[in-house]
Amino acid sequence: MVTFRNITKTFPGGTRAIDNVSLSVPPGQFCVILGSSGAGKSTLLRAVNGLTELQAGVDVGEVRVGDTTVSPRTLRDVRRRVGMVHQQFNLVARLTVMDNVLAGALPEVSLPRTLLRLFPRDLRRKACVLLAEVGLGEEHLYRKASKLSGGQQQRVAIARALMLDPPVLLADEPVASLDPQTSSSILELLRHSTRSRGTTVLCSLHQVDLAIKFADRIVAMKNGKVVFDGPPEVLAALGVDSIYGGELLASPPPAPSSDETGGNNPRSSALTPQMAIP
Ligand SMILES: Nc1ncnc2c1ncn2[C@@H]1O[C@H](COP(=O)(O)OP(=O)(O)OP(=O)(O)O)[C@@H](O)[C@H]1O
Repeated sequence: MVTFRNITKTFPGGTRAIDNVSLSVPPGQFCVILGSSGAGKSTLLRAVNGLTELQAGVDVGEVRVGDTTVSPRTLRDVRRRVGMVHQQFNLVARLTVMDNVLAGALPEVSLPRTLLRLFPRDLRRKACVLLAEVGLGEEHLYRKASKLSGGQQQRVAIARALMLDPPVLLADEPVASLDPQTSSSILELLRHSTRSRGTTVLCSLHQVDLAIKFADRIVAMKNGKVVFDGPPEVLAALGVDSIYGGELLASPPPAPSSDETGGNNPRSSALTPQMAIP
């Protein structure tokens, strides 16, 4: 479903963020891109929906979504088929939960209808179904996004990303600002999407324990290169040290409170120091 062929991405200034990466991610796979800060995870994910541009004459390689090569010419079509959820949720704070989810269908709705918020009934119904699926009932529909906890906001962001039934979902550090329990429930939701809808999910994480628990496949990156590609049980058996050496063992600051009941936590405490990639 998603193919990276010999991708090398160099940013202005000379940072080589991706160094000759080739991967093929089949339909319905929950593929975790694992790595420390600066490993190249986001750059790789963002190449799928064109947020990372491969510049002719500088960068090398090809990304394909299905049969389509990602390029400025195909970007509109590609973005309809590739949903995305972000670390900071990226909701519109002043809008309701319902309107945020409906915003996921904007490419299908005319401008006048969008301006007047006249979304067709079938889209409204779909938004409700998706919200129920991510665990947000009717009592949440007309709450402002700014009033939700971080975990609830990420649930809304997932529902929004699924509005157009994209075959591919990118999740860029979706649990980095959530507490451990909420992180697990969000990753469970993403995995559920691969099982119930056949969505191909590419999810960047730096928590080894969560990657091992939820992924079908782990692609570990270091300095822009793939240093491991295989099933979680193989990584668990090898031990993450065998891949990253001793350089990865600092834990981020602890999260101050449980996220499903409180506000946004600045950082996850999901990691045991032995399992953390900083
Ligand atoms: N727009 C940019 N301009 C220049 N350098 C960039 C840009 N975006 C990323 N980089 C560099 O590319 C490298 C890979 O960054 P990237 O964000 O892909 O890493 P990451 O693994 O996602 O890290 P993190 O977990 O911190 O988000 C880093 O060295 C980063 O500083």
